[in-house]
Amino acid sequence: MHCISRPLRDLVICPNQETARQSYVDLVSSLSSSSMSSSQVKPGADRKQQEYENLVVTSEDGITKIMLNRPTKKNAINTQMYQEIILALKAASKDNSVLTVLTGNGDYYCSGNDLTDFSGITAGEIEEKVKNNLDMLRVFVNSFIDFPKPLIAVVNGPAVGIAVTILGLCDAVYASDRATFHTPFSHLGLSPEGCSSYTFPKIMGPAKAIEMLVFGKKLTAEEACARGLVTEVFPDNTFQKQVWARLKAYSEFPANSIRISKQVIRNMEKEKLYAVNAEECSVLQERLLSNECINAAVNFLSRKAKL
Ligand SMILES: CCCCC/C=C/CC(=O)SCCNC(=O)CCNC(=O)[C@H](O)C(C)(C)COP(=O)(O)OP(=O)(O)OC[C@H]1O[C@@H](n2cnc3c(N)ncnc32)[C@H](O)[C@@H]1OP(=O)(O)O
Repeated sequence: MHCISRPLRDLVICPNQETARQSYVDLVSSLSSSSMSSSQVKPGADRKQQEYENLVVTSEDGITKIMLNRPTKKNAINTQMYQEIILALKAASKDNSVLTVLTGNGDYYCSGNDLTDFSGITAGEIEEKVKNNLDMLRVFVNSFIDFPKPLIAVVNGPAVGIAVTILGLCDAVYASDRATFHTPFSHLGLSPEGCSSYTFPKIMGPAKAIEMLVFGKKLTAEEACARGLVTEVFPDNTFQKQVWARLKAYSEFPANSIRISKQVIRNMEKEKLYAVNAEECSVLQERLLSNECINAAVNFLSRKAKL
């Protein structure tokens, strides 16, 4: 037999209008209290977070903030930081927060992949190291594709390489007017990653995407906003205040509705994005072993070149 809850049953069969109204109120409040326990947070109730070596992760007022924390290296992402971001996203996907924010500590948002990652290994070890790193990169990018609630980038300063491409998988990008957006892949003998070979042409059209991803044009925050990569630009001196006030207001929206709406918009593309990610990683694996890329890394390490 089909079973309906008592308030709903009363609502359906009750002849008395007053009782029906009361039953409706009971039903709504029983639903809202169960959704509160699974996906909303009481302000200030969820500050404790796991310790990471390269990240500072905090949760407050329904927002989990994942802050890249290698400011003396311009927040370059090394192997350990990739793994920590994967873990932090996994934890944030299950916590009580409504929104998750990625940002950087210091004057940079992030200078991209750590170019010293391949130093100190022998020629015999390089192929295996590259393969392992690319397996990790695929998991890293998939954790953005799979992230179930709104993921917002608060771009506090310049962003380079993978820190830029991954923005195409974020749900909103707020940038300081001091931020710049640079994907110097050809300069480094590399190729696009983070699903940017698919998301960037969709966001800005193929010609503008190629200007960034192939010819390495560095964009100002205003230019990135005009191309649709950035949602909104704020003056640097009021950036933090304005953005966090905005996010706090958004975090008060009904959590389930926000999460479900994000999923309705994003889920349709998931299979395509997994395939794009796998293809980009396979191409990048070859690129990382190329002389063009090895020479660029050697030049950076020997201080002969920076961007
Ligand atoms: C996981 C598998 C592989 C995935 C491969 C994907 C790659 C995609 C990418 O991300 S490509 C982009 C790579 N990034 C760069 O090319 C940036 C390199 N850095 C620079 O050009 C400059 O450092 C700068 C323009 C970002 C900043 O210049 P500035 O003069 O302001 O500061 P410094 O150069 O003195 O930097 C301070 C210290 O930070 C170190 N550092 C900066 N970026 C990186 C980096 N990407 N990797 C490693 N280290 C970086 C820099 O070396 C300085 O360190 P030091 O004080 O010890 O000398």
